[in-house]
Amino acid sequence: MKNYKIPTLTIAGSDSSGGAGVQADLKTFSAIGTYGMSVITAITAQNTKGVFMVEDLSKEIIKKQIEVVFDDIRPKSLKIGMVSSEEIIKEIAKTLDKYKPENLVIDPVMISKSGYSLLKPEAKQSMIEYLIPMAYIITPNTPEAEEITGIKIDNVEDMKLAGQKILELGPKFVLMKGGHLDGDAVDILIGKDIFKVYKSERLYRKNTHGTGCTLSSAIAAHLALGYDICESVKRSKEYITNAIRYSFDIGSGVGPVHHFYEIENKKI
Ligand SMILES: Nc1ncnc2c1ncn2[C@@H]1O[C@H](COP(=O)(O)OP(=O)(O)O)[C@@H](O)[C@H]1O
Ligand SMILES: Cc1ncc(COP(=O)(O)O)c(N)n1
Repeated sequence: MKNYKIPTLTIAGSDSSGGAGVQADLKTFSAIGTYGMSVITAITAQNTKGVFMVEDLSKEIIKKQIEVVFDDIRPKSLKIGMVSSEEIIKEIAKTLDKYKPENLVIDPVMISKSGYSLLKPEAKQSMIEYLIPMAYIITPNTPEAEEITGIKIDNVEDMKLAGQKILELGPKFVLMKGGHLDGDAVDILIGKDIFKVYKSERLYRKNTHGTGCTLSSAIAAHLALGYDICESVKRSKEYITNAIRYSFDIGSGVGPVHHFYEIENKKI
């Protein structure tokens, strides 16, 4: 059930072309029916053809954005996307630690679909040490899970193995995304007492810019609305599958997925 007064927060980078990052997150929050808020970590000059420039914001303004949001409108859930440097990661972890946020979804963004590195290689270790242990759920794709665990992932068995290893780093749940493998799009949810497989047919679409951002925001929105973890992942998987199904050509490169807004016929 939608509730436009339920606050949900994204801490992520801005994508000027609107397909990924903060823009995708806010569209997803609105479409699923929560109140979206944003803490911007970096500005990217990006379009459907690639990422052309990135400027990180200062750790001071990132910290301040988090503080003023939490002090006034405490989010029911939040997601973290692009956080590019060790300095920014540590600042976010330290600031969030004061607020002990519930329902923290971490999308460990590393490399954009267009091949641009959005996480500095030397910052990977601080993401593992400071951020991942705080997560309620983390949603790595297979290249990210390989980077985190050192396990080469070629099939669902490898996904399970790597997922278990990530679980040992401290998050409550791990959603291993299988979009980068061949065949059906299989995601696996792993927790201490949970093992669930979410499968959809593979859709052969060119326009998949922002799929990971959209899925993690959808999970955050559903958690904020009060669904449990399995139901949140199930509904979010349905959301991203439809969003990919109806993704569209805009610009000349890899276009965005489609967000669905219900038109409410309310009297005003
Ligand atoms: N071609 C596809 N058809 C259907 N679902 C897909 C496809 N590609 C990715 N997905 C789904 O989209 C979500 C994002 O997955 P993935 O592409 O693995 O992550 P990322 O966008 O972070 O690289 C997952 O739920 C995955 O199963
Ligand atoms: C600001 C920002 N955050 C995340 C992504 C990853 O999205 P994708 O993997 O679809 O390029 C991106 N391209 N830009």
